[in-house]
Amino acid sequence: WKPPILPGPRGFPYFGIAIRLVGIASKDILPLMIKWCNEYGTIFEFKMLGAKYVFLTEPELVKPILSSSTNITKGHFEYSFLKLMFNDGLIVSKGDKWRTNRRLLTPSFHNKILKSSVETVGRNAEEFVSQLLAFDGKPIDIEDITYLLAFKIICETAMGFKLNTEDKQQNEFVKASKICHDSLVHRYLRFWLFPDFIFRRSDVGKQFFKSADLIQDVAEQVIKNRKELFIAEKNGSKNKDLKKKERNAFLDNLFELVDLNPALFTESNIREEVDTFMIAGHNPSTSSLKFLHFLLANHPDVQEKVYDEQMHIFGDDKRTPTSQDLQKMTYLEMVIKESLRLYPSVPMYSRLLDEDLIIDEKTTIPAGYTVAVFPYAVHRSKKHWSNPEEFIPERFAPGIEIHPFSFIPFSAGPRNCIGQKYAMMELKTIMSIVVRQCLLEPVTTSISLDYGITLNAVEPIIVKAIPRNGTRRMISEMNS
Ligand code: HEM
Repeated sequence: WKPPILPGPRGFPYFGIAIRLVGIASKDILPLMIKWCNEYGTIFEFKMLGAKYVFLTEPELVKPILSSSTNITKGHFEYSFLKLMFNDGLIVSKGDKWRTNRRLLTPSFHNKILKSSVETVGRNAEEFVSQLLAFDGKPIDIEDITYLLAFKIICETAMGFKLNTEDKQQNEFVKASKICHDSLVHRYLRFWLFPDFIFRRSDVGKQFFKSADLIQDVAEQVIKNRKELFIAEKNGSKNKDLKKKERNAFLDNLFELVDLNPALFTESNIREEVDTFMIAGHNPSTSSLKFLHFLLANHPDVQEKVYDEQMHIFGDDKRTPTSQDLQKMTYLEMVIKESLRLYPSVPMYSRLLDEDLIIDEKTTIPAGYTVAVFPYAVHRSKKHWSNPEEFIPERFAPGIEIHPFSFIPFSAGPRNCIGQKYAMMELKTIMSIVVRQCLLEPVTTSISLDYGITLNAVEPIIVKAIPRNGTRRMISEMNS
């Protein structure tokens, strides 16, 4: 009942702005937030269903919260809903549980593991490019095929499970994962679905839980099989089939963690973390892949520069990239970063303050508030980026200094994305293979943005993929 400490949109007692959001479409959320930024400034406040939110939209303002090692509890409703998908895994857990698991899981993302995933990503990307080229230059809606690509990759690298979409149950598994994501976005926009007991009885809720059960069944089966392998290997089995299997999936590391730290990491932690990595590991990557295709198709000059760099590294060699090749892809990395700046896959993340947060000498946000970071606005700050709406990969050229909190697609500080190196490896590997083999041409030339757990385009992103066969486009051709 305390008065607000900052300017911002006001609403009804208790409900706050929730009533104003009734009937709003996900595509209208981003414009509404931008309108609020313009109206109320770079830091503003609102209430929603008894919870108090402060929104931060400039690099200097987000630094105190993202660099805090004490205010690490995730935000209010946003994350309690996510628990239905992630259980109490790394994305949502808090306090000592998060600290312990983050420390234990970090080595799983070290270079050795990343190196062993490059081959898996490359093989799946080759298949993806064959699918693109099979369209024979006709328009391709890339929504489903990019989703399937990212999903297949995470199934294989996280669980050691090669997804076969010809198999009915496995195909249902892919669909179920998409339904879970979409049902949660639906719930965010309808405050009357916030209470669990109502959501469970709603049609969307029923669909969500049916899909979640299916995912559980498949994941449990995979964990069971993989555990048998782990035990057999540990007991020195001489079975040839077992030896053939490579045990380098993320899941195998988890069995080792249980083995080495039984008091700290248990079998139930395995479930939570597998769920977490399966979901966190493909939704943002799909979003980035779609925007990368859109941007490259619409910026032929940039696409040619990426191609030139690839030719410089590979020449006529058709091999999939190795981790040494990836290190040489400086320009492609600049392009990926610029794409994530314009279209941050995770458009908002937040913390529930356990203690007061000092933003600057004038502003302290009291404990109990949820502080939301809005990378979309941070990435388009006029103070930190010139021509922020334009796609200019050169702003990320080596040697150019940027404010460390002006580019935060992977968040920053102690709770940053544990998978960011993996994600970069994945995106570089895929785009290296796409650009070497295909010339991407635009069909969709402008998009509006759909706000969800991950950022998407409202319109389908449609491109054409023409076989490259070593051809280069002339600059004059691009200008015309
Ligand atoms: C382009 C791809 C990706 C983007 C843009 C991205 C972005 C993010 C962001 C913004 C956060 C912080 C969320 C928050 O504070 O609530 C985060 C956390 C996380 N991400 Fe990613 N992510 C990507 C890919 C991945 C991949 C491939 C994995 C796993 C293989 C992954 C696993 C995680 C996990 C487990 C966390 C929670 C970390 C913690 O709280 O300690 N992410 N990611």
